[in-house]
Amino acid sequence: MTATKGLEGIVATTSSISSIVDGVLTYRGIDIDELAEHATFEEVVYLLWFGKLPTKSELNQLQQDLNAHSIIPDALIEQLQMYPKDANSMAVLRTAVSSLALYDQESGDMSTESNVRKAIKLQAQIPTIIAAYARIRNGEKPIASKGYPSLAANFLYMMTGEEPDPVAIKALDKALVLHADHELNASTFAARVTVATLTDIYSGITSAIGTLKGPLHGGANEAVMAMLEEIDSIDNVEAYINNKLSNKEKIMGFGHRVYKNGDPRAKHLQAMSHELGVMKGNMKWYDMSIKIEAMITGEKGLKPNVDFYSASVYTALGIPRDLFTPIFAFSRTSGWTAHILEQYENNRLIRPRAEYTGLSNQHYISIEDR
Ligand SMILES: CC(=O)SCCNC(=O)CCNC(=O)[C@H](O)C(C)(C)COP(=O)(O)OP(=O)(O)OC[C@H]1O[C@@H](n2cnc3c(N)ncnc32)[C@H](O)[C@@H]1OP(=O)(O)O
Ligand SMILES: O=C([O-])CC(=O)C(=O)O
Repeated sequence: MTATKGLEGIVATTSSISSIVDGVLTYRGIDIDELAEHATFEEVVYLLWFGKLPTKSELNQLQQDLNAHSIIPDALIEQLQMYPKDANSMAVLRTAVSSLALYDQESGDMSTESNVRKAIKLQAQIPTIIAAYARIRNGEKPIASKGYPSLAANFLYMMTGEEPDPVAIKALDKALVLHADHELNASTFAARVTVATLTDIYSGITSAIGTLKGPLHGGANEAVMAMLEEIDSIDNVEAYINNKLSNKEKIMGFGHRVYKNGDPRAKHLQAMSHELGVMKGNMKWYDMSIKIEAMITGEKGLKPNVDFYSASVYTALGIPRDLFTPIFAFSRTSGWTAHILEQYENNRLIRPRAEYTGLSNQHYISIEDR
């Protein structure tokens, strides 16, 4: 038995949800470029769950269901109020989502109908949790959703309490489309491993959130913004990046396990970062990002991944840095739940082997003799 470090190149499951072939990402066979251009996030959620684009009435029904389930239990709001105001927001989300199971009477029901209902609830409630905590930690009261047909619009409203700007809604919606699913990424794999024991969907999403949090995965978008803030000026980019590279440190937002010639989502986020920068009259983060990209691509041959330009996009939308990864989770809940439903449909316990590299022929030594 020989281990493959990081399971690189190992095909661990079949799936008909999303694919990456020759650098092209598709959801249910539709190129991400087409979806980014034309689809709303709710259409993508339906597509990922049910394998086809919704008709008008199917979309309408999904939007109604999402709105009907967006409220979170009062007991959970009370919990959020008790969390430390400076808690890590992904830790908050992980804990809150785990708690949702306590208040869902059907959390242990393993029928497909119940699991689809729970997927809808999770997709509806996760943005509410993020927005509620964002307000509570600032000493503000959480605000209920306004029942817009778009999760992006409702989220912006619940976060700010203000009528969301159509440009901001469109930009966030597109970011949600771009982050929705990505084949067997680490958090989706974690979700599938978890539910393959036939545990409940809440356990699967809790595992996934904990996995997305890390800086080598979804946590990279916050790390990118932290880096941009630390560099602070385009004049400092060259020295900062050269220093990182000479210390053999990784530059967050670059590189990818699967894409070696560039992440197809990054160009959309770059264009959005540019557009929003022009609109807001602040090109600082975009210009710095472009310079960093030129250096990293020139010197290391590494291309930006989905996390790199999403940092400046979310900043231009006025979203606090520590909500970037929770927003990634808000979007990826659609993909995680689709994969969980697929796993349940054709389940087998996921239990690989390890190549043992430890000592052998050892013996127990009594504590006095150690
Ligand atoms: C949504 C997402 O999860 S997208 C990914 C988000 N993560 C990041 O942006 C973090 C930065 N990037 C990385 O750490 C990596 O590129 C990963 C984790 C995304 C993929 O990594 P892997 O396929 O495991 O590649 P690995 O980490 O082994 O790197 C291979 C080589 O490229 C280098 N490399 C990879 N990414 C970077 C980077 N961002 N900056 C500098 N060097 C890098 C490594 O140092 C290594 O060099 P070496 O062979 O000289 O030791
Ligand atoms: O696929 C991966 O390894 C990481 C990624 O880009 C994603 O989850 O969107």
